Amino acid sequence: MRLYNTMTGQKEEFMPLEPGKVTMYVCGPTVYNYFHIGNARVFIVFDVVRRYFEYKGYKVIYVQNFTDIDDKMIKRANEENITVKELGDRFIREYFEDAEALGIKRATVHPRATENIDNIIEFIKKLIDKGYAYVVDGDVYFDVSKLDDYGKLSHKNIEDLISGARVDISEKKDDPLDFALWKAQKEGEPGWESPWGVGRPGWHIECSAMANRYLGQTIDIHAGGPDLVFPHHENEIAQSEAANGKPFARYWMHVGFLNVNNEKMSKSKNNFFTVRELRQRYNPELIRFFILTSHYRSPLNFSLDLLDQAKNGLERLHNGFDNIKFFMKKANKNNSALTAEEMGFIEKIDSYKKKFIEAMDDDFNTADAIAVIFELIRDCNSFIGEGINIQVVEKAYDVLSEFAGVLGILTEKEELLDENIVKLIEEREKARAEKNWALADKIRDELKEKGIILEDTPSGVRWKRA
Ligand SMILES: Nc1ncnc2c1ncn2[C@@H]1O[C@H](COP(=O)(O)OP(=O)(O)OP(=O)(O)O)[C@@H](O)[C@H]1O
Ligand SMILES: [Zn+2]
Repeated sequence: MRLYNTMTGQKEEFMPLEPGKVTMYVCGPTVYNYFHIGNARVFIVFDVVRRYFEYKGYKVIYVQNFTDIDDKMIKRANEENITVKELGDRFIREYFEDAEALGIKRATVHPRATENIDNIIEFIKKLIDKGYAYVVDGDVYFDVSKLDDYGKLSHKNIEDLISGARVDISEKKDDPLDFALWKAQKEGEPGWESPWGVGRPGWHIECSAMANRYLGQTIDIHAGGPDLVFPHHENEIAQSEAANGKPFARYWMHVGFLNVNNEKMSKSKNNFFTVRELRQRYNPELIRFFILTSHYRSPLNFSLDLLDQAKNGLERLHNGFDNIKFFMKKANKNNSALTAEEMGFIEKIDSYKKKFIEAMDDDFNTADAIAVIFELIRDCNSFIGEGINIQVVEKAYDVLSEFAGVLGILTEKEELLDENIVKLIEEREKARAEKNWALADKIRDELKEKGIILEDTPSGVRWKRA
């Protein structure tokens, strides 16, 4: 398997620290609002990365944090007249509701910053003890000048960074590049006891401390959105490598921006669609499918029109898959030998499986993987029909189910067609064979009422859901 590593700027062969096991840390949402579809891109893409590793037989330990204390949290809680904790509790609940609808599996651990304060304080102490951090009036800052490889992830050089850095006048740091590990409490802010007085953690330190706690000093994959490369991930590397003296993450993965009119979708620009509001008009599976139809590192333009345009494709996949399920019931089960064509078709299915795996092995190319599913469905639609050997249909069904499981799509209709409906379809076909058109039509109408639409094709009857 090869994946693109932001650190080296190249696709590299994936080699986990421990054979058979993958440790992953993904920077999760700041829980002051519903998440938007730009944020969703991160959660969906790395959910697929995780599913694919699992499909390949790896044991994956997946950590996605909740940032539940920062300026935005405090501001919103004050506006709503609730505590920061209440705000966090609420939007963590909302996160899980939307994530579940999008088919995003729960992480192995979803740690909250505020539930790791002791662990964060320990981490900061270690940095101070080792001379990488200093205290000023209850704030603690990381001393970037102590590192000679700062900027290595974002490929920035220190001089450029210094000239570009802006310093907030409330900060008392020695150097513009230094960043806060601990912030002394201000009026109207929540705070926790620490050796430096009451305060709260900075943003970057929470991820270093939680990755360390749940995954160890060196992790396999660290991931997030593109805006996190600098400064967030750069600072995480500084903290973790200074504290532990070991490489922090072996691979850094970043999704491309999800844009609206070529501009980053962002809460601050007010050009965002939350998943919650999109769910009122669209099936969440369509959102997931839309995101996965492009390569995760490419910029992806979003509009409602584009989402609408993706509908047809997803529907085609559903109908194709449903037909295969239908023919599982109708296939030839008398254990007869496969015909030469049937054997050929089984080989073809295997070749599609190979192509799917090749696409996913090549830096998780879900766009190509989905194209393979379209080809497979198209071929199945024309090959699989009445009287085909059950082994062929089962093979198609199994391979498609594997693909669907990796991408987390086509899963909501997993149940096979209701027995009653299958019976009705069979009765109608019998009626047609006996030229009893009145009965055949009556059954067709009855099925329509149940939401099943029949279509008579040369290779037999097909059905789809209305
Ligand atoms: N438009 C976008 N495209 C891709 N990823 C994004 C986009 N916006 C945010 N992300 C990512 O979503 C994840 C969740 O981050 P978080 O909740 O902190 O959002 P955020 O960066 O505050 O969003 P916003 O910029 O809208 O305020 C992060 O990994 C972040 O990089
Ligand atoms: Zn982080």
